[in-house]
Amino acid sequence: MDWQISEDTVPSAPVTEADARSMAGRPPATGAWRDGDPVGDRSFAAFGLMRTEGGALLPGFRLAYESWGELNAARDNAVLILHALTGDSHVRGPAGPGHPTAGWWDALVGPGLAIDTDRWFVIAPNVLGGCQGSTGPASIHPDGEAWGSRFPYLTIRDQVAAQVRLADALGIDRWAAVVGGSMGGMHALEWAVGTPERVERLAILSSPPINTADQIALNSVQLEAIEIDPRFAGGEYYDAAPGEGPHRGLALARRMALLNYRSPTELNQRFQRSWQSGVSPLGHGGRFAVESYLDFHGNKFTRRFDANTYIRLVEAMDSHDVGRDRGGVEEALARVTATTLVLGIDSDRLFPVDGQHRIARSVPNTLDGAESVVLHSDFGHDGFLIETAAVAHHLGRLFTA
Ligand SMILES: CC(=O)SCCNC(=O)CCNC(=O)[C@H](O)C(C)(C)COP(=O)(O)OP(=O)(O)OC[C@H]1O[C@@H](n2cnc3c(N)ncnc32)[C@H](O)[C@@H]1OP(=O)(O)O
Ligand SMILES: N[C@@H](CCO)C(=O)O
Repeated sequence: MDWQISEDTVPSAPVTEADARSMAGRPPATGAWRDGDPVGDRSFAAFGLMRTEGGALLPGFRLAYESWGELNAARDNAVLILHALTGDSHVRGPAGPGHPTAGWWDALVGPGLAIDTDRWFVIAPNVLGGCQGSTGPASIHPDGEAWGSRFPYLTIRDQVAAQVRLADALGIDRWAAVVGGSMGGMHALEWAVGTPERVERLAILSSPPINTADQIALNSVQLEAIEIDPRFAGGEYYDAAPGEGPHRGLALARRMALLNYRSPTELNQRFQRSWQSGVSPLGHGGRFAVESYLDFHGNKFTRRFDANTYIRLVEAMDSHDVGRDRGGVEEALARVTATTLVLGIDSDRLFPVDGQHRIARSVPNTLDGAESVVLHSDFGHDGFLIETAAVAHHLGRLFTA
């Protein structure tokens, strides 16, 4: 086997008083999980050389992952859950040391839940290029400095290739199910198209078969927001003092992104034209409440994410075209043999349901024929994270199929 969970991949020192984060009481230059931070519920698997689709060489990499339940003797109850752009391996469990956020699918994965960990052995890796334990731009290059902007361009297929090595290392030849939302759905689709024999069931939630020109355009302005922040410094900001990383650019990118994660209906109903803290924004120095909300989420994001990582992951999403070098989207989707759930949200303005219908039309064995399930929700794209009862219902159908 070409991997080991070795001492040099398991951080040994707990976070201390001297940690920059607590010392300054301000966010450090990057919101990445770093060696020396509490490990939390993560495990790590380390791998040797990887050549990317673009021809770059990674001398080695590691994937952080979490797991729940037990792999059975037949090794046929393993379920792979793949996170969205800014998610991580922490599908379930509280926020706490090592985990900046609570489990993003706490309501769906666990004993007796839709993905029942009394029955299934669930694995959730942080993506290659990520910043929550897997190797990415904030990781240390063999020369002892952060990779920074030197970290190679990755495609969705590169990231799946890394996950395939994890599956091989864990001795999982075939997943009982591969489940992904948003960017995770891109990975899940690549698994099912690239290695159909390894995927028995497939769930694609709020995810498209290709990233369209519209989606690339929306992404491009976010990347520009980061890159024009003077503190981005061409991606070499890891030595900056706490609080002096490219937080402003990253927060602005997050604010832009959030607009596509939510719907006009939700924002209009929730915030209306109300003023934050009762101070008028009509020439009196106040802000509309919705501006404060976006500001809050932008700033919060910088405490758990890394700017270079954001760029590499968005680029990977832009690479997504399941039909590339495979005769086109429809021909590629026809390769899928898994029993498949395709689900979208009617108010999703990031990945509109057209994309999910296109998947459903060409995947041979879907639960609902040539149409995607379309959930009604005012929460837009984030509905796949928020509408847990409805998503649980449909995942339940897949897991009993
Ligand atoms: C697979 C993955 O995607 S994992 C990543 C999960 N996604 C994210 O983290 C994206 C960012 N988060 C979100 O979009 C949401 O928190 C979701 C989707 C996870 C859940 O949505 P909701 O529960 O509706 O959270 P919502 O968007 O309302 O945000 C609530 C926060 O906004 C704050 N807030 C609400 N109104 C305002 C306002 N006017 N001014 C400032 N802050 C505000 C609340 O105080 C609350 O703060 P908290 O996070 O410290 O509790
Ligand atoms: N809220 C999700 C949206 C992207 O799917 C995230 O931040 O990852």
